[in-house]
Amino acid sequence: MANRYHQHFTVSWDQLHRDVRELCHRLVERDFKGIVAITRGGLIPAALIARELNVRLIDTVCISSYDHMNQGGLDVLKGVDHDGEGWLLVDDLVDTGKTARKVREMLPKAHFVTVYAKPEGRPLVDQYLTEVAQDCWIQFPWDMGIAYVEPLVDQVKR
Ligand SMILES: O=P(O)(O)OC[C@H]1O[C@H](OP(=O)(O)OP(=O)(O)O)[C@H](O)[C@@H]1O
Ligand code: HPA
Ligand SMILES: [Mg+2]
Repeated sequence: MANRYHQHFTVSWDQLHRDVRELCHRLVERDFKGIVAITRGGLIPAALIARELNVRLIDTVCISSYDHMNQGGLDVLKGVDHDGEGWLLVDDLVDTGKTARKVREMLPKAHFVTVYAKPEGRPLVDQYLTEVAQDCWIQFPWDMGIAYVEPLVDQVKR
């Protein structure tokens, strides 16, 4: 439900890029056969991680669940034909853990990372960079645009 979110954490492209690079520092010593990105949110971190770790083999698990802030049923549109052994599994965030739980069932041996993690979903991933409160909606740069902002004096005194 949308109303379980009481705060916003806005992530810019720059911030996301810095965060993904920081996560890569913690992954660079490991060797991966390839990356499995969980669509769609995992695609951008996966591309950035692939660049840093020089990984060229990239696959997807395609999931449909949230309609903006409302979580519906979880549909797996595409899976993979292995158990994830030696693969890096990437999503942008874990929230309730519903998506992560489903994908973990499909790829139990993958090394699962997200950039952001909320407390409910955190135990389902092997590594994440930043913890965010459960009632906080993470606003990603691909869901935003640059907009005009009225001068403060006009907002306050009008
Ligand atoms: O832990 P959960 O409560 O399952 O939420 C986390 C999932 O929700 C978001 O995906 P979403 O379903 O919004 O689709 P998208 O990646 O296509 O934007 C996010 O990218 C995670 O995959
Ligand atoms: O906090 C969030 N931000 C963006 N997408 C999401 N999907 C589940 N939780 C979130
Ligand atoms: Mg997603």
